[in-house]
Amino acid sequence: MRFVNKRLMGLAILMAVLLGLETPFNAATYAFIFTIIGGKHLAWLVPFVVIVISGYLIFTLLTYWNTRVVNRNVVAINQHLKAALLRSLLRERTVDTKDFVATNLSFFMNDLKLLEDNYIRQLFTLISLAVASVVTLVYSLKNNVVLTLVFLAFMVIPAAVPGRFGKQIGAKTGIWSTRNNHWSGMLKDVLTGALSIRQYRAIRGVEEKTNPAIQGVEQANAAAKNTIALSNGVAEGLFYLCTYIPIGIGIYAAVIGRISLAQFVAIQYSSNMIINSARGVISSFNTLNSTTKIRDHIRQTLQPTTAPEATMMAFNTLTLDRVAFNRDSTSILKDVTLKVNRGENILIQGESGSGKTTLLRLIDGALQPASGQVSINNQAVTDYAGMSTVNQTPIVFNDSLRFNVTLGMAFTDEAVLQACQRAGLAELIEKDGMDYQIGEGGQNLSGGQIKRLEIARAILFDRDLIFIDEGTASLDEKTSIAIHQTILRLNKTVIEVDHHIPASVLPLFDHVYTLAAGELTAVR
Ligand SMILES: Nc1ncnc2c1ncn2[C@@H]1O[C@H](COP(=O)(O)OP(=O)(O)OP(=O)(O)O)[C@@H](O)[C@H]1O
Repeated sequence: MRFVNKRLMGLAILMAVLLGLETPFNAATYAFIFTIIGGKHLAWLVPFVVIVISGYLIFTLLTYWNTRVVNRNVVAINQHLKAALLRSLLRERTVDTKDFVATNLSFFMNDLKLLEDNYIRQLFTLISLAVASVVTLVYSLKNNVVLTLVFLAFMVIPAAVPGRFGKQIGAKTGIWSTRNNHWSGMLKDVLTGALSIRQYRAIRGVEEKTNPAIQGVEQANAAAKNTIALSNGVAEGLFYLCTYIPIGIGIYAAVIGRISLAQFVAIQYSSNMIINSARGVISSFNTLNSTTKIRDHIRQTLQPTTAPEATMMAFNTLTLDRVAFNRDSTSILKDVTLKVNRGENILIQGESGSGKTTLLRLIDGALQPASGQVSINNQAVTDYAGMSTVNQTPIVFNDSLRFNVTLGMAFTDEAVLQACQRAGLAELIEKDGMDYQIGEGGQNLSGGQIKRLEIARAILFDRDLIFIDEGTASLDEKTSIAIHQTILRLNKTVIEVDHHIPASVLPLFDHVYTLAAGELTAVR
């Protein structure tokens, strides 16, 4: 509800009230036909036809405007909802968030579309139906209270149907959503690896994986729709059953002269419309139920974080005091103790899988130690915002050089230029400018330039503590040396983890450690 624009919602309700007049107008039209024929009032015929045609033209126009108003509401709700969800996801992201990209991509592309169709738009349908029912009810009660109540009493039975099927529909849609997430992740992997699949002529092999996933999604989708259809079918059957009993009572009342024929037609028509509206309401509830899991997920995602915002402060010391970390029952780090002072360049070497990245994640607060303590300036690491990482896999965006350095934040051109120059990108900027598009995954840049771009980002954001996680492993030795010379001479505090560093770079580090069997040993 917090994403609803009150003014637009008010407009939608007003449209619903105006459109709600259509049913009484229909009923009055039919009742009047019987009055004209019964009383042979030929003189009324032409004005009657003109009024009816004009009335229907107005309602057609109103229907069109109503759709436009609903669409404007949907735009406003979607816009705010998606922005808030993305904001929460970006805030809550940690290295250990499971299947972060695939799950959320699928949620945004599939689940939120389902939410729009089956919840947001349905809510407007519900409003229209409810308002139309009330307006029609008032009109019908005006004609005859008792008979109207008889008609309505028979609506109660089918109205119980959606509650009966609600859970089942929610569960089936939940299965669809889970399978869709799984399929989205798989599709992303397969498309990323398309070149290798083609080179190895392995399309058939991959299809053995993808076909069951596609089938699973489609079957789950059909199963959810089947359950909705069953619920709607049961409700519809009951409605027919319950409609003709009051009609019989109405016919009896007209025959014995308790009501006129025109009154009977008006009540029967109005009640029919109310019943139809109620059927629509039940069908809408069934559709709404199919989004229960999605709405729960949104509520969870939007829950405000209790963690205090980290603050920028000058870095002085990093201390790891007897830090241990396990993954499941396997010990990755045991009793690691380390002290890093401002301005020091630290290298931690170790074989693949020895726990180097894990150690960095403990330092940046993304992982929590099983025992021991990690602190920066004698405070919890999560309170400190001055860290950045040069990654093995570059974190770059398919956008301009400027955006990749500033991440969209407000910096002067001069500051961006200076950061790029210090990071060794002066030549690139001179040649291509700051609006140069770097392409998907930075494909329009060399590997070395991508690293420099990450370094420029750290300089521009004034990060004191820089981590390099195998940041130069994919580069040739000459480029690796050049990058190291740039970063290690920035006068920042640098902690690099790598299993192979060019020998000529080693003297640039103040301290070198090795990590093996979960233990950190000082080499120099
Ligand atoms: N998310 C995870 N879930 C389970 N195990 C993990 C996870 N991440 C890492 N590991 C395991 O923890 C151990 C340490 O991994 P880590 O990535 O820290 O090593 P590393 O020294 O950085 O390796 P590399 O040099 O190959 O990057 C490895 O055995 C790895 O398989």
